[in-house]
Order: sequence, then C-alpha cells, then structure tokens
Amino acid sequence: MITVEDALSRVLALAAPLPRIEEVPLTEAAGRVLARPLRARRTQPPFAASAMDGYALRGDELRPGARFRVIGAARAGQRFDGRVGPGEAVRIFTGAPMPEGADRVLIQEDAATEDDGAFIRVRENPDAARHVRPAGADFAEGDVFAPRRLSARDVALLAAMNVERAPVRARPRVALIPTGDELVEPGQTPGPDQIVSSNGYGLHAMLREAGADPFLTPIARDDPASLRAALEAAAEADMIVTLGGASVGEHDLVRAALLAAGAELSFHKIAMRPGKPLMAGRLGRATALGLPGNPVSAMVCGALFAVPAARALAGDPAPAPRRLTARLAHPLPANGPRAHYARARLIDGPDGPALEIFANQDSAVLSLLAAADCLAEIPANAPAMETGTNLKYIPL
Ligand SMILES: Nc1nc2c(c(=O)[nH]1)N[C@H]1C(S)=C(S)[C@@H](COP(=O)(O)OP(=O)(O)OC[C@H]3O[C@@H](n4cnc5c(N)ncnc54)[C@H](O)[C@@H]3O)O[C@H]1N2
Ligand code: MOO
Repeated sequence: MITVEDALSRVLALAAPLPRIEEVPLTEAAGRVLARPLRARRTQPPFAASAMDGYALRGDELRPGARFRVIGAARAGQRFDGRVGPGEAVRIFTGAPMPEGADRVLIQEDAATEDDGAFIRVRENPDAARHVRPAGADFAEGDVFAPRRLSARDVALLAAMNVERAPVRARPRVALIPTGDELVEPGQTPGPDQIVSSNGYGLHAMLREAGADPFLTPIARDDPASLRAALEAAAEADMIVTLGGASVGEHDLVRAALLAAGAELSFHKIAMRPGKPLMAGRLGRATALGLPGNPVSAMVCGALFAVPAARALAGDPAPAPRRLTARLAHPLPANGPRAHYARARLIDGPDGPALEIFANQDSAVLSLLAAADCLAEIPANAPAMETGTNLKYIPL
C-alpha cells in the first residue's frame, strides 16, 4: 500500500489544469482560479490622503496651545487647491487628498474651534500619530496579482486595482456516481434492508465549495451493466468519482467496471484510515477516483483527494489541503500501520488551541464527522504520545 503523500502526488499528477478559460465579472469571481497574472491599473491611494477627520497642517508647528487659521476645506472626492502656509490649517475629512504644504492631520478631538471655526487651538496632549496615508501605501500601478484561487478579499483587492473582469479557469465538471443495491435517494422510502444514500450529497457540497461544478448520476447498482451505464452518463466530466464498491468483496465491482471501461489505474489501496480502498487513475481524458463507501471514509477521501484534484483541474497553484499544528489535549495510544485521519475538534487549551480526538472513530458514523472541525493527522506507526505533543491537523 502506498502512503497518503504518494497517493496525493499521484492524484495531482492526474489532474493537470483544464485549458478552458472564461472572463467573468467580479461578482462571479470568488472561488474561481485566476488564469493569468493581472496588473494593478491604479496606484492606491493615488495621492497622500488623510486617515482621519480633523485639520491638515504643518507637523513642525504642532504643539499644545498653538493656534492656526483655517483657510479652507478638503473632503473625499474634492481636494483643497491652495497651499498650507505657516500658522495655517485646512479642515479635512477621512480620505481627502492632503493639501500641499501640510504633512500632518490633527484629529478634530484634539482641536478647539475659535471665532466660529475661523481658527483652531491645539488641546493638551494631542495624538502623536501623523494620520496621513502615503500615496501607494496599498499598491502601485503595475503591481502583479499572481494567479490563485480568489477569495472575497482578493475580489475586493482586484476591484480597488480597477480590474473589472477576471480571466478564470473553467470550473471542472465532476460526475459523482453512488453505487450499491442497498441505497435509495433521500426522501424515498427505504426497504427493510436499505439505507439512504448520503455520500453523493456530501461530496457534491464539498466539491461545489471547492469551486467545481459537480453533478450526481443516478445510483448505480452492484452489477456490471448498471455501473457501465453510470460511467457512460459521466462521460463528459473532467473528473469521475465513484462512491462505494471499492473494497474486496464479491459485490465490490467498481475497479472491474473502471478497467472494463478502459481506465488506467495509478493505484488501488493506500495506507490510510479511513479510506484504505481508495483508487485513482484516468478514464479517457477524465481524472478517475474510486472512493470507499463508508460514509466517513468517502468524506475524508473527498477532503484529502477529490477536493485537491478538483482544485488542480481548476488551475489552483496550491491545491493540497492546508496543514496546521496544535497540541494534543490528551494522551494518544500508538498508531498502527495506516496514517490515521482522526475526527477531532480544536478546543481552547491552557497553551492555546488543543486537539481533542474523538474516542469513537467508526468510519460509518456521520454524526461525529459533522461534529468535528478538523482531522488530526496521526502518522503511520506513530508511537504513543503525551498530552501537549504537537500534531498536524487539517481544518475541515
Ligand atoms: N474483507 C475486507 N473487508 C473490508 C475491507 C477490507 O480491506 N477487507 N475494507 C473495509 C474498508 S476500510 C472500507 S472503507 C469499506 C469500503 O468498502 P466499499 O468501498 O466497497 O464500500 P461498500 O461496501 O459499497 O459500502 C460500505 C458501507 O458504506 C455504505 N455506503 C455505500 N455507499 C453509500 C452512500 N452513497 N451513502 C451512504 N452509505 C453508503 C454501505 O451501505 C456500507 O455500509 O470496506 C471494508 N470492508
Ligand atoms: O478505511 Mo475504511 O475507509 O476504515 O472505513
């Protein structure tokens, strides 16, 4: 069995960025991957600007009790055209261009107005800050915005750079194929030996959130013809994800169905818990992933492999899951030969965030996965660990 790390690099190698590029307005850009570098079309701020409401004046004249004559006003969108000379000040508001000659803003809380606002006098202990934002403090025209998956924060930044539309990679179409004679769709009435199919819906939600365009095929039954029909229904997808039937029993027919359809498999089975029966390869031009059927295993493999593959297809330069470190909130026994992705949550520990790993790690118990907010990554063959030991985790 190959390691999780090896499996992920093989999966990513099967998921080269899709060539299709589209231009979208900024309102549609969040979650998409920028297809090429963009440049700021603007310097921000374009001029030295006041950061506060108050009075623009010469900093070297500012001392408690000093009096200034107010010679005009500047507000956001309208500058003061003259020059600030000795003993003079300009009424100014947040975002206004600084008038020539002034290099400091006295906030209005530190100014007493005199003679109906014709003069101001500086109060005791005025604020020491300059309250001026230099031109280009944020970015300069021509600055490069490198391709990446666009966050809401990136969209705000692109808008400020005066970018109107973003060239983004197409969303990968992902076919999700639930398999199993025991499954019915949510809302249907299951027979006495049946259960409701959940994996497809969990994966659909996960992949949508990751920027893909997933769709569910009808449930494939545990026979070669039904599986073949489902794979045909998935033919147009950029990625095909089967759910269940990945293990070794007589009714686990997915591997055979993929091979019969012409797939080339890169691996089948990895040293991971849950998720041991994972398989990956290529079917035609599509990336193919076979996920295990146990509901938690399917979701964990989704987070660790299907989401990174979808991100890689979408051109995301950093598709792998983010790993962080926290201390164990309790001791942990030694691990077996498979890396364990244990359902856990972060709690407030005495020395910062701590990992509480759930006692029940049954890969069929979805309620505990839903209660988790991260997966603790316990390496294969890790020795027993004390409370406080640093452990990597993957936020969910
Ligand atoms: N003798 C062995 N048995 C098993 C092994 C093994 O190595 N040797 N591996 C176990 C592991 S680990 C896993 S994980 C499971 C995965 O098996 P399959 O991928 O073949 O999954 P199924 O048998 O189809 O289903 C397992 C379980 O999950 C339920 N299921 C399936 N699909 C869905 C769905 N869409 N929504 C909700 N629940 C689903 C299914 O009813 C079964 O209960 O194999 C172990 N066995
Ligand atoms: O590895 Mo299976 O994925 O434990 O349930």
